[in-house]
Amino acid sequence: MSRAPRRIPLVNLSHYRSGNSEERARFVRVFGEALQEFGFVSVEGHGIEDGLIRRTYADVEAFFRQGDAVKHRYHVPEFGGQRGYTPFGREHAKNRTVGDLKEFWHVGRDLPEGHPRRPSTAAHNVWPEEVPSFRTHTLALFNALDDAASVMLQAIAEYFGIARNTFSDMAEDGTSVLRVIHYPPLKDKFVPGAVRAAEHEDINLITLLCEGTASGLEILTRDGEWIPVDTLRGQIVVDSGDMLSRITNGVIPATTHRVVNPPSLAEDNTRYSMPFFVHPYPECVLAPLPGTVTPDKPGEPPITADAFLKQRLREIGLIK
Ligand SMILES: O=C(O)CCC(=O)C(=O)O
Ligand SMILES: [Fe+2]
Repeated sequence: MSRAPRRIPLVNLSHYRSGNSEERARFVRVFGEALQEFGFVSVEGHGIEDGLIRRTYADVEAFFRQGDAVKHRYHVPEFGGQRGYTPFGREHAKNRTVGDLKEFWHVGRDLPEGHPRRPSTAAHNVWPEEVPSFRTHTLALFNALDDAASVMLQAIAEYFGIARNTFSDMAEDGTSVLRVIHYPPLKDKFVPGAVRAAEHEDINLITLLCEGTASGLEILTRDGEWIPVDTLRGQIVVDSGDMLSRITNGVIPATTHRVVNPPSLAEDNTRYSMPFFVHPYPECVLAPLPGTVTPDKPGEPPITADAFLKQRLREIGLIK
């Protein structure tokens, strides 16, 4: 029996952005097939400046180095973890009760009051005064990832042969969030039975993962085998989430992934990563694309992105 390759495909986004029609068509095919087969794909030529990623990581590290008393000042429980700081061990994967061995911070999109796509929740960004450049850098990275994501969503729509703006319109002014994660050394922090990020599927349309600062990310292939995914410098790892899977009636899967603990708990092995979760606007209806529906596979009933998100945030312990 043939086994799936142990490496996810690599594509170059500049071939889609500025290539000739042949290069664009090839990108659409390889990118779409990679998502369909693995739910994961590596992307280079994404246009996100390396220096911006470095500057953001420097600020993220400076923030997480602060003591718990400082960090907890930025935890706002009524924002349901959608903005600011979420303490160590708070989030757990769906169907698990033990929290993940991580702490994180969310930067979101703050739309002006009265904007038709503004969510009904009052959550808004908060900023750590201890790291003055955190705001500028994380917002610049948010915007750069948002632009790249929009282009990738256009390529996915082309793969399905539908209007190119179908998915990018859903994400325009959507509730996307940049999550900056700190996985501390496990010497003093280890909780038996817990892992850095327990196996899960992402909730959203697609996720763009800037390279992590250490290994540990793994995906579950269709053959039921866990394979490591390296997020190399200059590459962004893209994966598809449950919302895209729902809209494509399972054609593009939301692949299970996890972040494993380092081999030795004694070493000083910190890890940072920065996933950007691309979400639709709250009232966007998630319904299966007509071309993917068959009598045996009618698809899931339509649901708004907001209702779907709230259901999942409850399941992972971020809202009650
Ligand atoms: O830290 C990573 O590399 C992945 C994190 C992740 O899968 C998530 O936060 O959903
Ligand atoms: Fe994830």
